[in-house]
Amino acid sequence: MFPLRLLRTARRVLPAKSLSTTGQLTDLTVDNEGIATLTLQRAPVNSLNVELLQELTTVLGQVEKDKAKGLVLTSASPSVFSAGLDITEMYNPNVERLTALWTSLQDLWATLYSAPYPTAVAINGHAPAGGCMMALCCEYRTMVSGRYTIGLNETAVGIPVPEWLIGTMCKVISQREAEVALNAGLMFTVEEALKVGLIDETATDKADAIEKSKKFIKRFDKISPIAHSLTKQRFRSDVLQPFAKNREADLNQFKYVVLQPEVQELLGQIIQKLKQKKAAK
Ligand SMILES: CCCCCCCCCCCC/C=C/CC(=O)SCCNC(=O)CCNC(=O)[C@H](O)C(C)(C)COP(=O)(O)OP(=O)(O)OC[C@H]1O[C@@H](n2cnc3c(N)ncnc32)[C@H](O)[C@@H]1OP(=O)(O)O
Repeated sequence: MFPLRLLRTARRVLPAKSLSTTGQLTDLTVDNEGIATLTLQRAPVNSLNVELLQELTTVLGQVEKDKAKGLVLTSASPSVFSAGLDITEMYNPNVERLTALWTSLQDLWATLYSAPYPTAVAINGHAPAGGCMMALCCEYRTMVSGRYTIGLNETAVGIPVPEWLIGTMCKVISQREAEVALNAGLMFTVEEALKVGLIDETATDKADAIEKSKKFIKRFDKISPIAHSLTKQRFRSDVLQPFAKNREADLNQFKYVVLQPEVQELLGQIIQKLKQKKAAK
């Protein structure tokens, strides 16, 4: 059984910045209403390596411990929310590091998806794969309008989508839309994402996205933290509980898939394409 994570006492309203911490790869600030903003800042594209994944999970633990009113997740990049898992961590990998990568991703997903406080994301740029995964974990998604894309393109990089991530997606958009998109690794434009319900609203810029995210968090001002956190976890328990039982098998499948020669070849081609794209800029 997935352990329930309840906020047992009222959330505190802390003075501005009292919880603020700046890690190497993230920045956490808290406003004077007690809402935490966690900013990804691993340049250039917030790709998720072991260190960023672990730092994110640690900071989320801090947000919970300090009883912030809620969390807004965003990025310091002007055009990318997160490029997903760091592809260089999966290409010709050291197996110990690959294990750490996947277990750290599992920890982050489980911590964010079951967070006992309200969560919202201000998606201020592209959000492929692991970037979309983090957004899907939040309770409310606002995305800045522009020529950005969001979606789970794992199959396009040779990785089958695990059940817990399919389940996370199917809680947000219809199973039909999810199946069509995930089987083919399709990415959505901002307008398409809004139409299928992958995002809840659009924003003119990052400041607007953060403001809309905070407005969502404030909806819970008069809701008991225990009522909120228990109801949220009941909605999500059918995804969280099987995940908790199958973590080891999920890890072994991931390593097996990533180490297949054809997946390695595909990852090598993607790294090459990204390099060529940069050179052509
Ligand atoms: C049976 C069950 C099996 C279990 C296993 C299942 C596993 C499922 C996984 C589910 C969990 C979630 C995890 C998913 C896996 C992934 O996340 S894979 C990563 C997929 N990501 C992508 O495909 C994105 C690739 N990047 C881009 O498309 C673009 O970079 C961008 C649109 C994000 C941004 O474009 P732009 O702003 O033009 O920047 P670029 O010039 O392209 O890049 C700048 C710079 O960053 C490097 N980079 C980009 N993306 C990544 C990345 N993901 N990892 C590492 N590095 C990246 C790029 O190479 C450039 O580097 P240099 O400046 O040239 O050094």
